[in-house]
Amino acid sequence: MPDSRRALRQHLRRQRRALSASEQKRHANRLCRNLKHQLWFRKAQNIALYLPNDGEISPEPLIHLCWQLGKSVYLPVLHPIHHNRLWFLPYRPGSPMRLNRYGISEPKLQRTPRTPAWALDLVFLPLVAFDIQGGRLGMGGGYYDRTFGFKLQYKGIIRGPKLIGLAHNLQKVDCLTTESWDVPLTGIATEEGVYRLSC
Ligand SMILES: Nc1nc2c(c(=O)[nH]1)N(C=O)[C@@H](CNc1ccc(C(=O)N[C@@H](CCC(=O)O)C(=O)O)cc1)CN2
Ligand SMILES: Nc1ncnc2c1ncn2[C@@H]1O[C@H](COP(=O)(O)OP(=O)(O)OP(=O)(O)O)[C@@H](O)[C@H]1O
Repeated sequence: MPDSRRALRQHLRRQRRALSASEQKRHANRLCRNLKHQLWFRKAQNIALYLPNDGEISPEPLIHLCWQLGKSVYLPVLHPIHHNRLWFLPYRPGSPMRLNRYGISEPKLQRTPRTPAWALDLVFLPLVAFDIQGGRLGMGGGYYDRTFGFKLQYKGIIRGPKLIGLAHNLQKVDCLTTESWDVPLTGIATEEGVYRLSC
């Protein structure tokens, strides 16, 4: 990994962690307000989100809105066998949870049926940096790129879910270098607004 990618990651992770609790709350509420009237959000039924970690913008108000609207909410779970891939498990009020190896809360693997990644309608992804061409820099595990790599591999055959990155506006950069495995985002939403790419 080039030093510039590592330095950018460190810098923006520090910046987002430095936001106060009240700024975090304001951003989370504004994010929800910016998304709730989007047609593609209203139409989606099976929606994956995440629980915030390391200063990430919180999708929690959005999760509550999804529950209120009767949508099915899913969270990423580290795949127990396949290297650096994600599973998506249903998340409801009171779902039994455990901490994964990064200390992030995830639904406990039980006999609940898993929803394959291609069957989700909409996935909200965490990220460290984004550009408005659809580039995303994540935490560096390649989890989301591996899990949604089928969108690149079967382009034109399987459309798969819309991938919308969620971030604080301070995570916007001019242009990220892209790698062959990077799955482009369909859109990005921040507390400032929605950057629509190719929805
Ligand atoms: N909220 C949230 N959930 C998520 C992700 C995410 O980015 N955010 N992921 C997105 O892929 C997956 C988890 N990926 C992660 C990868 C690295 C670290 C992390 O903190 N790495 C430490 C080093 C930890 C170690 O190796 O012991 C670090 O970089 O400081 C966290 C999550 C699935 N769930
Ligand atoms: N589809 C893929 N197949 C195989 N290896 C992959 C794939 N996608 C990513 N990788 C590997 O994963 C590593 C991390 O990728 P990258 O830095 O793009 O992760 P990231 O998008 O920042 O992380 P995350 O999605 O977990 O937040 C890279 O070194 C790359 O080799």
